[in-house]
Amino acid sequence: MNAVPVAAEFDRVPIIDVRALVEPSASLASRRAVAEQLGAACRESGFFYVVGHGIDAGLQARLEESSRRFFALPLEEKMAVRMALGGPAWRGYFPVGGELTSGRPDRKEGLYFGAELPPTHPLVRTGTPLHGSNLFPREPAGLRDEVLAYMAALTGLGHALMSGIALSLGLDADYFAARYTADPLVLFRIFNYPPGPELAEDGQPVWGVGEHTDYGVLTILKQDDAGGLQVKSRAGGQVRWVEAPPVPDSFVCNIGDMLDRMTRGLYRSTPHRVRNRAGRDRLSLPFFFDPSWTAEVRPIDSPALEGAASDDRSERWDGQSVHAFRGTYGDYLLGKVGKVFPELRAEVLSSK
Ligand SMILES: O=C(O)CCC(=O)C(=O)O
Ligand SMILES: [Fe+2]
Repeated sequence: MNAVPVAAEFDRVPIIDVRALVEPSASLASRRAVAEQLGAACRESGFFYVVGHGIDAGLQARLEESSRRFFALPLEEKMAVRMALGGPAWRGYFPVGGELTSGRPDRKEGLYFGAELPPTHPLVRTGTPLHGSNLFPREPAGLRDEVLAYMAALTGLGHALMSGIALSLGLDADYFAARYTADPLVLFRIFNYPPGPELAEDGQPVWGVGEHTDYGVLTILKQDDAGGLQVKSRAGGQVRWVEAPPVPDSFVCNIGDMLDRMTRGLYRSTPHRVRNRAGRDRLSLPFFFDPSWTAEVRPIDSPALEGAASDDRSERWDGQSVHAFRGTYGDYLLGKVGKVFPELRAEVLSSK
């Protein structure tokens, strides 16, 4: 029987300076040094902060300001770009309670974006879910360009971090780009978590986002200073929730199910959840850097990973094993997103 790798103990999410991965002039030795830290973080917690990432602070500030202005608009103005108008591309606005985790509504509202693709793009022409053009709100006027610039910048950071993760596994720096992410599936969300009661009417806790793992390879999250993100630790077989508090000028990164599958569970996609206890709105901007839609995600063939993995089903939040999954990333994602937005799933399937 294969040994199931047990996530090492962790009580805090490490902070890693990734300058050497984003600066073209950095030496291979300095890249490898960063890669080593990334590898340790991926094995221990699956979560890490990055600093020295080179993403323009002015762009981030403008995007944050525009996002706050959008969420402050009256509901009917926000509903002018509701997701139902985005069709299979799954873009636009959803109101508080409009998204479910494990069947319960999350206490958050949000805007969904993705790569801006023209109607002539082959995947758009065939009505492929999650591909198409964005539904940009008319107000604030700057949001469109800020979102597009931010997605381009974060795509670059995603490539840089994945090169470090490849090095950390003893692979060529372009391992993931060559197989999965040359044309990544990019999903970008802007969430607002309003303050609210801790318990629902049925006495159950209210989560901004309930416990879940992310689906793809890498999530790069910008959070404001409200806090509330928690990461599941299994130190000594005991479940503990470790805070990932705001750290200035950082992004919180975590690995998703597809990297868990590729590494046979050595790099775990760690469950996390959010509860806003700040007494004011919390803004967060997760950017998902994922394999392309048609990629079949397979375990990495490397001696370093022999003997890893694992039936992780009993431990996972959704009771499913990422290692048993067969198919394309698109199949995997569609199955997940359909649970999160049941109405849209019905709509997409009926339009196929
Ligand atoms: O808002 C956050 O801090 C986390 C959001 C998240 O986990 C997700 O969108 O997958
Ligand atoms: Fe997440």
